[in-house]
Amino acid sequence: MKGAFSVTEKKIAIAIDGPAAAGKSTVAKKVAEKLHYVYIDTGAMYRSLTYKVLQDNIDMKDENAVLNLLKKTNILLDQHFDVYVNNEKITAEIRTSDVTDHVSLIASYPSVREEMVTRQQKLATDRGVVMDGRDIGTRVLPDAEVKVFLIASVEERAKRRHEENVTKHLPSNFEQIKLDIEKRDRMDTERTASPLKKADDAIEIDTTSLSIEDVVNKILSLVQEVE
Ligand SMILES: Nc1ncnc2c1ncn2[C@@H]1O[C@H](COP(=O)(O)OP(=O)(O)OP(=O)(O)O)[C@@H](O)[C@H]1O
Ligand SMILES: Nc1ccn([C@@H]2O[C@H](COP(=O)(O)O)[C@@H](O)[C@H]2O)c(=O)n1
Repeated sequence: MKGAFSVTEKKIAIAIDGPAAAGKSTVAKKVAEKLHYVYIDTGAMYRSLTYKVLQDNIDMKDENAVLNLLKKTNILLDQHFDVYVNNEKITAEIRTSDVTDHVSLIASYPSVREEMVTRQQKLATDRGVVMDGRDIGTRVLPDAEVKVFLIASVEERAKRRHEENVTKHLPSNFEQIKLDIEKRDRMDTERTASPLKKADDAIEIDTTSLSIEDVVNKILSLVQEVE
């Protein structure tokens, strides 16, 4: 039957990493939906902490102050893809340019990453998860049964994000988006603690000329190979 996909008893972990706007969350959500798995957006966790740092006027250059704030901050991702910090719904707030501009600095702190990784690993203990981020295959779930590294040219990624903003009636400038993506990728790749990197055993998928459905189907076929 077209579009059908067998959901077997064996629950696995699927790690999806890659640079900014490569399509990770879009395909991760669809793969999770097809498999009846839980989707965990680890970027939303770093964004939530960044939002709190900005809201509480914490000195973001002070790693200890940021870590202390994280320890007092409960971050919840629900099944509707809503995000809460200490019971405050911040789903939209974590996508603002202010948060996006500062998140890679916050995510560069080794002690912050250690605490986030512990939380993320707890969320994945029952398997049946699709987790996306930058270090899922290399650090958070190194034993994930399926590891994917999504890439696309920076022009294509900026174009997709620009079109998304236009559709949502948000202010948007293609050149600025491209510069922001390049800057974030550089910071995420060059940091010392768990930098953005393809795991040795991850399958790289270049999505530049692929549709969302193509990418989802490629990942589902990798899952079927495990079963
Ligand atoms: N293969 C694809 N073809 C066309 N558009 C795509 C494809 N994959 C994703 N998109 C679109 O590109 C945009 C960025 O995708 P998405 O937000 O999933 O990226 P991301 O990797 O999760 O980004 P970030 O790391 O910044 O959170 C979205 O508008 C999405 O619909
Ligand atoms: N596993 C991860 C996930 C995210 N980050 C940092 O958060 C930023 C925002 O992530 P998005 O996926 O929401 O764009 C990202 O640029 C990284 O700085 C991370 O370090 N590790």
